[in-house]
Amino acid sequence: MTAKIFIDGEHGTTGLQIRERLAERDDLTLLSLAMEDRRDAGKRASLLQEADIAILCLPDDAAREAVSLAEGKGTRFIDASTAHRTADNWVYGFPELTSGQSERIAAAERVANVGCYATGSIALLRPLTEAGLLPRDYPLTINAVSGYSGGGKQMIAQMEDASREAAIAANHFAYALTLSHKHLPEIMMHGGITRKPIFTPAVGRFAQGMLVNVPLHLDLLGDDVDMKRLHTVLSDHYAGEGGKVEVAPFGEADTLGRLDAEEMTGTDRMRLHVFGTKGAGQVNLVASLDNLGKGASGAAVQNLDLMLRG
Ligand SMILES: NC(=O)C1=CN([C@@H]2O[C@H](COP(=O)(O)OP(=O)(O)OC[C@H]3O[C@@H](n4cnc5c(N)ncnc54)[C@H](OP(=O)(O)O)[C@@H]3O)[C@@H](O)[C@H]2O)C=CC1
Ligand SMILES: CC(=O)N[C@@H](CCC(=O)OP(=O)(O)O)C(=O)O
Repeated sequence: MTAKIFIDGEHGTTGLQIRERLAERDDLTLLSLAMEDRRDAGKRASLLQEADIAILCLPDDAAREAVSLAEGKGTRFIDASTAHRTADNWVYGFPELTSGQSERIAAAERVANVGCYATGSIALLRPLTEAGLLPRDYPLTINAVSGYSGGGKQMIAQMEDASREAAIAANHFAYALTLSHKHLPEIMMHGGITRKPIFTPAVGRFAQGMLVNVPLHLDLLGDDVDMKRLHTVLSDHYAGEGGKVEVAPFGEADTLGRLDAEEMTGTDRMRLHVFGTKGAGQVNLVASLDNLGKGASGAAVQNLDLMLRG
């Protein structure tokens, strides 16, 4: 028997990309609603209850509603929204997070998919806090740029259709200027840090791709922590089989010159870089990913595959 999957929000940006990734699979039956029925709570409830696994690609409130619509029916969930990422009874959907996380996802009833910026930030921070190299109260800054699809259907239209009243003309703009962003709670909780980072995201005029920068002063880390050690800890953490995170070779900064924010676009993988000059006392850790790949839809499919196995 094939597993029944319902993507609630299948006509949106994230949902559509998940549907495309699952379209050719013969181990799944995709339950589907017509575009015009996408907000019909009765029809959604019926498919949410019928599904073995429901993948929620909805705004936070609609994601919470979807869970309640299938209450007591045994449906397992993957929620791509922010609604449950720090909730006690949800497993955080980052298989490479720490030892045993893949197994926890595989066995879970409810999995919260990771936020796109959070994926890059936590991938860089968690191995270092876990290894005791990065003090949990380090005064972090996180600087990032995302492709505009990160803002969903609305921002895609604003960036691509200049005739709209709310069209965005800028080629690159900073936002979250009040220094509050919905990903900060999950970054702190799952990154293992206690001091709220100063997070400065931006959007560029490209559809998909993302760079997340975490610059560090080495003299604020432990005595014997240098660039090479940070690289080794990250490489060891992601060396396991089956993960979607890779660490670029040490010293790549010497030859690279520039890093393209679309480096990983079209993939479901994430690449981590350790940049700096040997002996200079500063490093810049950078995560490079597709906001809709490892940052959303690719990650949801990775979690789905684990849950189907569990
Ligand atoms: N875009 C990205 O890079 C990422 C997005 N996410 C998260 O995934 C979720 C979906 O985002 P995204 O795909 O970008 O958003 P979109 O706006 O592109 O798609 C959302 C979809 O949900 C539908 N929807 C909205 N409200 C309801 C409702 N009450 N009941 C049923 N359907 C509804 C929308 O329909 P309608 O067309 O009528 O509005 C639309 O089809 C969000 O929580 C987002 O934060 C997570 C990681 C990355
Ligand atoms: C460019 C842009 O607007 N990005 C979105 C985050 C997109 C995303 O992935 O958010 P979730 O994973 O939490 O749903 C934002 O900053 O709110």
